[in-house]
Amino acid sequence: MSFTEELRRETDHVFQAIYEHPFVRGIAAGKLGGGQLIHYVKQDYEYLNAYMRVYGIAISKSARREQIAMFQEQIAFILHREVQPHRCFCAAAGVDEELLRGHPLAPSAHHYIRHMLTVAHEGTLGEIMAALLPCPWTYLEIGRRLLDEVRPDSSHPFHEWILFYGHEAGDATAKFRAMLDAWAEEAGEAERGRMKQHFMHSCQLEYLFWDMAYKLEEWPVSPAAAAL
Ligand SMILES: Cc1ncc(CN)c(N)n1
Repeated sequence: MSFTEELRRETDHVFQAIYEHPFVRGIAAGKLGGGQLIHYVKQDYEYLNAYMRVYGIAISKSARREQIAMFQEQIAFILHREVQPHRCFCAAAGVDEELLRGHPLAPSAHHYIRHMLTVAHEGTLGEIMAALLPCPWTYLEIGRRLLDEVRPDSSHPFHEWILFYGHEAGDATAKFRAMLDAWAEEAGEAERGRMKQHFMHSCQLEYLFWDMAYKLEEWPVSPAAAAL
């Protein structure tokens, strides 16, 4: 069994919980509140900005050109392609996407971003890959399973979102997995242990991110209270 197969097997319960999360069920049913969609897009815009910064740090730790090229391609993918799923949610919520940029992070988005940045600054390239992999992998599985379960046509409000992740997250997942498996072959026991920890932590944070959007999570004490 490869290292990433092992990771996938040990986090199966988290992948399953994500698929059963009410936000993902809402995508399947085509029923989510406008506020939930807007909260998701506001937070995800900032999340993806941070994700690209982590790629930048990964590039600074890359010894080989193929690694640099892979990270650079993934940055281009986020900038030019991954705007589509946000547009799909914004269309369903009836809001202009540009109004959803530059908002403060909610606690769970903050937690997830800090986790990735800490690993990026302190870890090896293998550890960074392990912390990043649940992002494309969990969405690929959500997309593929929804394609199968819902078989959405163009009348489904989240048809484009499902198609996008069902098809387009496959490439990044396959490349990340190949790179991580190769890295794990060379890594020692202690580093493999840290890689596993980071992967599991990111899977849990993927769940929390959905939960944050579904529950419209905010900081417990409103920042506006300080101004009163
Ligand atoms: C939080 C989160 N995780 C994953 C993805 C898919 N790239 C995303 N857009 N946002």
